Amino acid sequence: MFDYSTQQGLYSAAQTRALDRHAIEKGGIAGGILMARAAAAAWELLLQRWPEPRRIQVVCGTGNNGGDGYLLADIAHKRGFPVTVWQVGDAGRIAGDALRAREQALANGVVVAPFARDCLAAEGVLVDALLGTGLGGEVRPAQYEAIVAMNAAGLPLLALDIPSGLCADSGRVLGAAVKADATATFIVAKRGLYTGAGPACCGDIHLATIGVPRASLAANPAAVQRLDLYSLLAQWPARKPDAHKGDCGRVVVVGGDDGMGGAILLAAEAALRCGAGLVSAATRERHVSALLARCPEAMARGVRGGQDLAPMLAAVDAIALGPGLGQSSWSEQLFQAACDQAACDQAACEAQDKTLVVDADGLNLLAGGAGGVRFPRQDWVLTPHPGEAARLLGTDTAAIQADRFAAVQALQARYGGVVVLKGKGSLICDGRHLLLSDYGNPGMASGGMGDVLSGVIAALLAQGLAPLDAAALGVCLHGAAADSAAGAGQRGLLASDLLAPMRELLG
Ligand SMILES: NC(=O)C1=CN([C@@H]2O[C@H](COP(=O)(O)OP(=O)(O)OC[C@H]3O[C@@H](n4cnc5c(N)ncnc54)[C@H](OP(=O)(O)O)[C@@H]3O)[C@@H](O)[C@H]2O)[C@@H](O)CC1
Ligand SMILES: [K+]
Repeated sequence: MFDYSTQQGLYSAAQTRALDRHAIEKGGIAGGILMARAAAAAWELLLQRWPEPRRIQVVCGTGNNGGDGYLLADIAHKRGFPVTVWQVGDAGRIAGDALRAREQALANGVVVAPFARDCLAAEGVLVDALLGTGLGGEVRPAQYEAIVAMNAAGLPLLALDIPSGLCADSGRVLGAAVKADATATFIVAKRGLYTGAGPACCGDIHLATIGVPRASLAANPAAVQRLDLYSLLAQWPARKPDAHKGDCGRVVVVGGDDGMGGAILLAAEAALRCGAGLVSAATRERHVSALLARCPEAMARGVRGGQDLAPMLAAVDAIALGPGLGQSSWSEQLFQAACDQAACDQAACEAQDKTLVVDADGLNLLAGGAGGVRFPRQDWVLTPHPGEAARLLGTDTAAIQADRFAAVQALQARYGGVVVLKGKGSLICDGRHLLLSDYGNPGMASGGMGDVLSGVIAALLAQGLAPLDAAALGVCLHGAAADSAAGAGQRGLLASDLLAPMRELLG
């Protein structure tokens, strides 16, 4: 198994509060000092990004996020920039460090005025210090109005800690959220910044750790890890010099019903390009010649049903089940035969005997109860997108996207194995680890991307990686290859464009 403890930790709001408390109570750093450091770090980022702002407008709430804003305004004012603080909410509610920050700014001559409709001037840089990790529930009308106004101002926008209105835990928009160009997040990265609506709201994310003691971090370990492709690759030993194809694993890709021959081809080619020793495709007879013409390194066989498939699965390491599989009776037979053939028990799975990667119509058949396949089981990697995840959990896509972390955990608890919830900020869960990959881009919204991912994960499984590692590395590799290929443009990016960069990344 890879060691995930070195990956960047992502924190919930409650964990962040616990960390703050630890730093203040045990680390001896006063809350006001942390706030001053947060403001200084954000100011530095603002100047790096927008070196000559003609004006700075800071929209402050009544909590400590607002306190960060007051101190940033104070710094900007001292440096001679024209600054206005727009106060949202009743200033009488401001207390503690935030109140001291406000008093300091006022004493130094910062202009502070109540936020009002149309108050924002159309120049300079806007700083969002309205709501941070203390946001609870849907935003109230006054804050909603301020968020809408900030987004409508058309100004460069820097969010402090988290774009206001974004849920730090889930990445869900709580009614309305600021759409920032950049976010300066403090102490630790919050998990909601990297999945769901988070990336679209945050712009570029900059983490300022503001000197929180290591002991505070050690005492509050993160429950989610953000994956770094290169550190995973560094943990995967190089091939031995005398490797032969039998050492590199056998993959069978199963699918390609009528009209979907391309899906099975893409999965087979991806498995070959990611290093599987031998790849076979079990598909409709009519797709065989086209598949072999495009990819002669694959073996392809026409199968009429489960009885033809079973012998092909006898001596394989990984089965990618689902690319273009369809939902016909032929599809159901193949689905059942593959599920029956894979080793079902925990011990065999740990010995990496045979693992299934179930995607697309494989997941739809599973959700529909096809073949009476029983679960939970440990020998599969399920790779649903939010729509498939909704079918698997008997809910709708909006409910999945509202809390992707909860959704991936619920899927894993119900179905077992490893679950990959695809989408912006893909999540990977095996019941013990919760991992996030934020590689990838909107160019991936095109047909065939999922088929390629199935082939990639199957190839990594066949080469001996544990299911969690194969899923984690596969998802990162797939997204990073898409980022590399999108250098030529996101629109028109094809799934097959990922094959060459994936191979280069694998080295
Ligand atoms: N602690 C530290 O050491 C450090 C903390 N730091 C900073 O503090 C931030 C956390 O501060 P926090 O905990 O004060 O919460 P915060 O995000 O300002 O929100 C509270 C405000 O929101 C309001 N509000 C709540 N729900 C609402 C809703 N649904 N709709 C509308 N309003 C709602 C709530 O109003 P109330 O309900 O009280 O009327 C209250 O006014 C953190 O993100 C970071 O920026 C840094 O300086 C580093 C050191
Ligand atoms: K904010």
